[in-house]
Amino acid sequence: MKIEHIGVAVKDIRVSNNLFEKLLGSPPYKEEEVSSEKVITSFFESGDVKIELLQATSPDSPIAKFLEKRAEGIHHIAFEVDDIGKEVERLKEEGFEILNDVPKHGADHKLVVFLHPKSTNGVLVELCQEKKADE
Ligand SMILES: CC[C@@H](C(=O)O)C(=O)SCCNC(=O)CCNC(=O)[C@H](O)C(C)(C)COP(=O)(O)OP(=O)(O)OC[C@H]1O[C@@H](n2cnc3c(N)ncnc32)[C@H](O)[C@@H]1OP(=O)(O)O
Ligand SMILES: [Co+2]
Repeated sequence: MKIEHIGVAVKDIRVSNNLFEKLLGSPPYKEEEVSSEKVITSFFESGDVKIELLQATSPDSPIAKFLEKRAEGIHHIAFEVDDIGKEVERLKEEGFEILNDVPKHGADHKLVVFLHPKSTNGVLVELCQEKKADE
């Protein structure tokens, strides 16, 4: 599986957009609110991998909870898959804990599934599949 993006939890996406623009030398190529996850995202290109900044839009967002318990920083690693349903079945058989069996609509035209960090050495893992025309 190839890394598609690295998710970074931030308090203020405006401030962090400026910071990452200075760091990477180019601005985010898109910003998108994903209301189901209660986040605003922005995406930067870094070679083949993307950096996804995530700011909470509500106190019960997973990002708000993460920032409460921890601090700004790496929140998840997302791996690209061709067939998300098939990968979910394979990973379940391997004993990983899937947080959502039914893929959710993520940012940047993706369907996404998360694996609980307690089953992945403390790293929150996202699987993402490019949406097909009818999804
Ligand atoms: C924009 C859409 C999409 C995309 O297209 O790219 C996204 O990236 S959305 C990103 C935001 N959405 C999510 O994170 C959804 C999946 N996450 C969850 O379901 C929950 O956050 C969680 C991982 C199940 C944790 O929720 P919960 O159990 O309610 O939180 P706790 O604070 O009680 O944590 C329990 C336990 O897990 C540890 N934890 C929490 N988040 C992470 C994390 N990102 N990485 C590593 N570990 C994490 C937390 O520290 C607790 O550990 P202990 O204290 O040791 O029990
Ligand atoms: Co993500």
